Amino acid sequence: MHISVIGCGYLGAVHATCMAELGHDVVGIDVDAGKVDLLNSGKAPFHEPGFDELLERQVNGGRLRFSTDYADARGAQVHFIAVGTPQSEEGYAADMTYVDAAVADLIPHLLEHPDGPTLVVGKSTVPVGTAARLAAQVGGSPAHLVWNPEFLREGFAVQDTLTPDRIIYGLPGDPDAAEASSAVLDAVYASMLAAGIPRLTADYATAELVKVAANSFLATKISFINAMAELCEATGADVTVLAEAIGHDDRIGPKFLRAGVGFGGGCLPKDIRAFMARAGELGVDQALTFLREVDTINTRRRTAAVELAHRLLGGTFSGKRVAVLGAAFKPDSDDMRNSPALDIANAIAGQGARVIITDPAAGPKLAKSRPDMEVAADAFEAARDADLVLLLTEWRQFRDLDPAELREVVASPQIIDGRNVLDPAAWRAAGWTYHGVGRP
Ligand SMILES: NC(=O)c1ccc[n+]([C@@H]2O[C@H](COP(=O)([O-])OP(=O)(O)OC[C@H]3O[C@@H](n4cnc5c(N)ncnc54)[C@H](O)[C@@H]3O)[C@@H](O)[C@H]2O)c1
Ligand SMILES: O=c1ccn([C@@H]2O[C@H](COP(=O)(O)OP(=O)(O)O[C@H]3O[C@H](CO)[C@@H](O)[C@H](O)[C@H]3O)[C@@H](O)[C@H]2O)c(=O)[nH]1
Repeated sequence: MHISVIGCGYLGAVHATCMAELGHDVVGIDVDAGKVDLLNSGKAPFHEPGFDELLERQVNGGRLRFSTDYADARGAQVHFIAVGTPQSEEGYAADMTYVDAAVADLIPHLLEHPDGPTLVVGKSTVPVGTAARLAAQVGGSPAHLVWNPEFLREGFAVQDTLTPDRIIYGLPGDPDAAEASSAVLDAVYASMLAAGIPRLTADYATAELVKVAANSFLATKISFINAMAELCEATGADVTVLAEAIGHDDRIGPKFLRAGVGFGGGCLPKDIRAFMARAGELGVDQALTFLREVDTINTRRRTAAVELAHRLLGGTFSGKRVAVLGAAFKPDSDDMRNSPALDIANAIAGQGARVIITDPAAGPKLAKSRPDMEVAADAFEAARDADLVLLLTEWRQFRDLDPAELREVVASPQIIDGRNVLDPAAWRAAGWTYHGVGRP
């Protein structure tokens, strides 16, 4: 099948490449000419495990190409919308200008297709009600609109795209249009469906809500365990044991209960905020006031880390050298959007410390985008003569650090383990003052 993917960022580039992997003929459209050139040369514009090989193979194999020209999407039967929906400058609501521009620019290129209806398929995360609004806009063209939200995690993007936990279609209200649209998407995902991936159908609003509900639940789980970490800190209890113990209950489950400096990235923080903003517009803001608390607990983990660092440095940052291990919002990604690590590093530097930061994947990007920051090649270079080390993104390179070796290079052996990934006993035995999150 001939497919277009509009917007080739973390989501769109991986989706386009995986669609080619499924055997489709794919064109990716993006307004960023530099990104398009890179992708056309088979090079990933971001760090994502397993993506480079797939991209190179599909571009060289001729089933995948990228363009800045919407006219190249003409003739495709399915057009996926994967442009960004960041938090708006003014408040919590999602900035819909990219989605609106993409749909408006795509409409003139939507053509009748001999094999069934042409589809515009939304994958971006949007405020509930967007699909109905866009369907009215697309209505004058030969295409139907479907909402098919994406649940991939960065760091596992390829695997999550090809073997998702579920697929959901938000379908048009007209039964004939719904049935025909559903059949076309089934053909797109045929091999995945044949492998038994659950596929649900719903109306537009439900499909849109499934996405933000899932992210809200995940964010709530993280803030819940971080709230428990605060209780553990006040009582001398250990949140890692608490999480393991409650996680044995099937109804709770062990995942997403890692206490630390909290959630960041281009999704959870802005999605819960956009959800609250949308609930306000719908007159049901009270339903989501708990998300405000989820957000507050999350932000508090960042300020708590800065305050702890301040205390450990004797109440002043000035003249101190601080090593920060991690800049990306999570390991196996170079994404620094709303990164707790970067946020904490900025706050400490802003209060007068000399901060040296390192990140295996985000480091080079950071050095380019933030010439004001000192970026080191690795943990040892960052930690040289440091008065304090903070581990804020749990890369394997940092988890595997030898405490005795690292101790050799620092000025003062004290570490904040903002992700609870180090063995406190081993670090203490090597002479370090160790501080985790919610651990005695
Ligand atoms: N990153 C993820 O893990 C992930 C997972 C699921 C859902 N999402 C959602 O997917 C959407 C995209 O997220 P992302 O992380 O890929 O963002 P991103 O910023 O990495 O990518 C967006 C891309 O869209 C391009 N773009 C902007 N306007 C355009 C236009 N008018 N026409 C064509 N291209 C345009 C940008 O140049 C950019 O390359 C968001 O709604 C996000 O919430 C992201
Ligand atoms: O127990 C945990 C788990 C995660 N995190 C943090 O939470 C953030 C988000 O992690 P994760 O959800 O793994 O990363 P994303 O790639 O942002 O993926 C989320 O956001 C995507 C975009 O909407 C969705 O598609 C995914 O399903 C959803 O997991 C990161 O900062 C993690 O460090 C914790 O602090 N504790």
